[in-house]
Amino acid sequence: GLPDAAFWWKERATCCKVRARRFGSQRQLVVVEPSSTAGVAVLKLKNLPVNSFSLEFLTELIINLEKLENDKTFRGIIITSDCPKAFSAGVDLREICGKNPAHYTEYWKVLQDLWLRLYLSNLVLISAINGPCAAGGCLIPLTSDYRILADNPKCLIGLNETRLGISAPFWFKDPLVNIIGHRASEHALQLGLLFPPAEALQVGIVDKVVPKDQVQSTALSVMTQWLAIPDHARQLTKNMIRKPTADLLVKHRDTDIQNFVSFISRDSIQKSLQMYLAKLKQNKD
Ligand SMILES: CCCCCCCCC/C=C/C(=O)SCCNC(=O)CCNC(=O)[C@H](O)C(C)(C)COP(=O)(O)OP(=O)(O)OC[C@H]1O[C@@H](n2cnc3c(N)ncnc32)[C@H](O)[C@@H]1OP(=O)(O)O
Repeated sequence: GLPDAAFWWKERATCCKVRARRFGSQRQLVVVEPSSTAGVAVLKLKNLPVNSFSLEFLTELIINLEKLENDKTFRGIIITSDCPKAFSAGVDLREICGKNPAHYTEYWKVLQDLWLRLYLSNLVLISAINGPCAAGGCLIPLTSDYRILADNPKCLIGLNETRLGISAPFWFKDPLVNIIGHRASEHALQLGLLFPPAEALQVGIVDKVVPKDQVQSTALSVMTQWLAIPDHARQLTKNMIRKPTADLLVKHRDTDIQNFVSFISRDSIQKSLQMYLAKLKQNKD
């Protein structure tokens, strides 16, 4: 049979602690605070300037999520950004450009870990999306139970991978399909659409759009509704709905890593990524 989620978490948590010691960073990339509501933690992403997923940031994020998962005082987490420029710019392109296969392998494994931890979390996860959220950055909202987006034209959200000349992995695609449906996903994924707030709400990639200064308070009031349901019933139900999707990754992790490493190592892919990164650097306002 398949190893269960608890096994993966335990094994990977150990790897993460070893990795965290290796980075030994003084910077705190993830800040966790209790909220005004009992049982609810606020997790702030703080990898300046845009919360791109560096290996170090992913590692810190996983460790913090694991701590919260095991801390009986918490039943829910609101995930938000502490970077003025973005909720998350997704995969840090410097981690997947110009590195070696061993690095790509490690990176992809850690990204899978984050996905599994979020997607199968027993806690209620609410994304308070207070900035742009691109590609891999959507991993957090798409694995959350509820998504609130700030009503600001800069707050674009979507899986724009194809615009970089790459393709979103199946475990980004599956939650999107589960949330917005097959036809809308075909459209969104192939065209690499980044939705502004009104369209994001219409297509269903977010559940609520509110003024930026109300994102946090709305997240707390939605959380209160979710916490009114007994945990055991909600957890059983969440697991029942999500397990088939999660099992696809658990079962095909190694093949997925191999596919990623060989894909990302291609010269043509490396060239497109470098061009995209160069364009980002030029587009400064
Ligand atoms: C088989 C399986 C197949 C699998 C095949 C492979 C699958 C991979 C899946 C995942 C893919 C991804 O997530 S790919 C990543 C996709 N991400 C994006 O497209 C978002 C790109 N970023 C943006 O659009 C913008 O930066 C945005 C977030 C809106 C903020 O705009 P602003 O104008 O406020 O700020 P900027 O000046 O652009 O950004 C600030 C600095 O951060 C840098 N920066 C921004 N995004 C970055 C990023 N993702 N990685 C690195 N660096 C980034 C900029 O270059 C700037 O650097 P300096 O100039 O030095 O200051």
